[in-house]
Amino acid sequence: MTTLEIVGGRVLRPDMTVERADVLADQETGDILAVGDVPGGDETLDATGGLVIPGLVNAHTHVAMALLRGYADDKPLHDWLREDIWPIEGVLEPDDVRAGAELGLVEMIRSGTTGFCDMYFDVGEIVDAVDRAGLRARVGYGSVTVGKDEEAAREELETGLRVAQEYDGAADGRVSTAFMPHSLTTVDGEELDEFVPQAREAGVPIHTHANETTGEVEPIVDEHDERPLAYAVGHGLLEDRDFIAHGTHCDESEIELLAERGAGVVHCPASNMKLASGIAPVQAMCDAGVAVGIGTDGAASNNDLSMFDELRDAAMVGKLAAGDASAVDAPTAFGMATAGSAAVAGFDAGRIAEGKNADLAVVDLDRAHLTPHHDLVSHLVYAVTAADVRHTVCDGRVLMRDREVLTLDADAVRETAERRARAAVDRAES
Ligand SMILES: CSC[C@H]1O[C@@H](n2cnc3c(O)ncnc32)[C@H](O)[C@@H]1O
Ligand SMILES: [Zn+2]
Repeated sequence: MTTLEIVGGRVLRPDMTVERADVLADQETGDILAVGDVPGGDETLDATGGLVIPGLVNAHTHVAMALLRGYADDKPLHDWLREDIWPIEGVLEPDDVRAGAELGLVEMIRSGTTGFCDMYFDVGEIVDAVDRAGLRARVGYGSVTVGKDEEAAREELETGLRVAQEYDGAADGRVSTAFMPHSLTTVDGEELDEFVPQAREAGVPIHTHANETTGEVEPIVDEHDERPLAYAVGHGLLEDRDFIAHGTHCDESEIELLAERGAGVVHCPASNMKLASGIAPVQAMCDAGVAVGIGTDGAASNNDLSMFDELRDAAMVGKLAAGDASAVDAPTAFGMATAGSAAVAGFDAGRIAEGKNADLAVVDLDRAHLTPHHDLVSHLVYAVTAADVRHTVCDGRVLMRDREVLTLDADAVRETAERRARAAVDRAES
């Protein structure tokens, strides 16, 4: 057994208290062995002046869209996808997806994110990049059938199933999968009826965008005379390991349904604000017992992948939505971005405790903007930024030490991404 010890810092415990402690991780199993006074490890990470926190989990993103950051802004979802994003995605090559994924992964590691859920295409490129970068991920192929003939539509869904089976357990078990029909309006009900049972048979959960905009809710209500999440249940969705992205426009009956069925929701506050999609009723979901995580969505609608920005946005907009400054308080917001997101993603992470995955980050507290130390959970939500992350660890392996990413060549990744992004734009616009 080889071990990693993280010494000299303070540790955020699952009950949101902070104590002076060291952490010992088993690098073979990738688990936390002990928290407290620990024996010396084979490898040491110095956390002096820092706070050891569970790694953040980005429960809904499209990591390769880092390549499209800043390509198209200031439009609502429907126009943004159809006028800008889908046309350029149509000319992306597998190497572009690889370059975008690596760029996004560098940004995640540098902002203390250790796990994420991803929906995209060319998933093999993303899995390879995750394998090399060292993070944990649940991935899937986003099947879109709207506007496609029967054969192409079938191929989309078959690819979704094949990808979910092929990559489950990849990267030494750090990669898991889901079947991912893109949304309730871009895949139709009869298609779900045929393919959802096959996903159940394959034993993978199902992840889809749902209730993101009123423009997605209205056609379902008009055509089927029921709310979208009742419609989803009617087509076999929303079992207990399933999770939806956004859930912006969920009414009370849908919040109840999610809680009853144990399906998760990934709140994406920045994307919802930027695309003016709406404000999700997150406090009401938490009060009803819905499993809620947080995600950035893609970097083209955010425009970054920092979960620190996201959880601050979640707290701020949660208060505004509830008309109550005590809504989505700091422990709730931080819990959603760690244990909440991990539960939604199906990761045994998000808490620093013996037996949990050793997925951690160390935040440097000796900074002017983090002084004084009245309440460190408050700082994590309202004051810490990505640049305050000193070390990042996933599965007991150090991915970033003293802000140097060890698993990917960050400069080369940035250069490749810049070059491939320009070439993709040239192809899309020629
Ligand atoms: C076909 S793979 C996934 C697909 O989703 C697109 N996408 C990015 N952001 C959003 C969003 O907020 N709602 C719906 N779809 C989104 C992405 O561009 C890919 O085409
Ligand atoms: Zn999305």
